[in-house]
Amino acid sequence: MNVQDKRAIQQQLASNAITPGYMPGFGNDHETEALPGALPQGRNSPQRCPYGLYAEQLSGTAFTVHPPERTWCYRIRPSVKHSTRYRRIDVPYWKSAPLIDPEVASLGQYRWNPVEAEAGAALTWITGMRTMTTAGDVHTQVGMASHVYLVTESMVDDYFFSADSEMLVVPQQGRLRFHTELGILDVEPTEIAILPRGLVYRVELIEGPARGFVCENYGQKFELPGRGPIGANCLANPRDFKAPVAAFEQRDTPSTVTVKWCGQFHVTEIGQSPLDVVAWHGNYAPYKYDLTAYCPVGALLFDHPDPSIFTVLTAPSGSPGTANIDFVLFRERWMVAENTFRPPWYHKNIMSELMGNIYGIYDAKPEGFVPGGMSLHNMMLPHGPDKQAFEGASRADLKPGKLDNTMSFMFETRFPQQLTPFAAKEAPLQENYIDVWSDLDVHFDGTPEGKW
Ligand SMILES: O=C(O)Cc1cc(O)ccc1O
Ligand SMILES: [Fe+2]
Repeated sequence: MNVQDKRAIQQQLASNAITPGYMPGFGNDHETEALPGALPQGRNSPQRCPYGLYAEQLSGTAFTVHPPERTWCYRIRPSVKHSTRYRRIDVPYWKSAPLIDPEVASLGQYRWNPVEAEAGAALTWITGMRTMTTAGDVHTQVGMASHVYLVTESMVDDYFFSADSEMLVVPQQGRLRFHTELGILDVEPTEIAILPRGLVYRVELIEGPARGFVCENYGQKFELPGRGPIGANCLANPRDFKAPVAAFEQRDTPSTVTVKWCGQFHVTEIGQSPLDVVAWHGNYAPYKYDLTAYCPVGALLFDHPDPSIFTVLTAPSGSPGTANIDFVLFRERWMVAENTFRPPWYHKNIMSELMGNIYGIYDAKPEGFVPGGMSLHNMMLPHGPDKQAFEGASRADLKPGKLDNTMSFMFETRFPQQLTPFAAKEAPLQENYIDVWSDLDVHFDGTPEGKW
């Protein structure tokens, strides 16, 4: 080993002040090592791995799926050494499907003000998770849950993984650092993070309090949508997705790992940090993406296309074209359509639409759908612009105009979304939300022009 390599090792072992590094590309086969030469070359399982590391495969798809998604980890101890017997624990606000509470009506148009942490509450990524809706069935790996997270405290010597789900994280306030087995991801508002099923991590609060939204995907992984006639570019481009470089913790302190498994939570005590992967290669990894890199494509002459045109990521359901979840982004863009009602039209949708506001004003709801707030328009329930949006857009001078300072999103699923008791009874529900449509005027007066 040369002097430079030795120095690199010492630096890695000593470094606590971390600047995360990233590798570009969606779904790429990455390879990365935190210590030089830690990654075996030419084979996955040499008789003895460099540095005396253990080789371990993390499979994110069945072995026989094509193309398979898996990552080879080279770690100080194998994961199995990280687990003693599991003990069930209660995490009362983190719910899973199926959850149908007879006292909760999920049929309805719903809107919430931002969920806030109680003053002085100490909330971690686990205890601060507030489930709003669940859909499908976690046991059969279909459907999803939507959550708001409220984080006021870092996880210290506590780690977590979800065997149930891939987690799509959409920050709205504050900054979080995800220390994962495969490296470190820093995320803040306008960015998203995706944490694959089975990956161990802890969440550190960098700037708080932190709030955001999570889509917990029980089904097949998120992928980039086919762009069809749009061609090879625009929407979310693969190179803008970033996976972390390897980074490991060597810390022999009593720690816990909490596991979400079939909707239940279990904890196990261990004597060290489980984030001890020194090198890895593969295509099953966490990643982040900056939503401001999203290149919207839209109507250049007239009419308002379906919002599928704004899909960032889609999680297939097995029925082609009908997603388990579409993650859809409504961001800044120019509106140029002529003789067109430019905001979303009135509609009923077989898919269920859960929306959240990251910042700014959403064109269909100029008031009431505020940053940090959410709305739910469930399967086949009519909705559309409120009175102010309808009247304004019906009379607007249709010069090209920019929708500026706006970023909202939608978790759209083929499954009806059931409200949790928290969403129905504790979260700041806007009781009179449906009144936004109640005084829409009748413009019909029997004449072709109508009455305005
Ligand atoms: O309901 C919503 O605001 C989301 C939405 C936006 C749009 O442009 C078209 C359809 C749709 O459901
Ligand atoms: Fe809609």
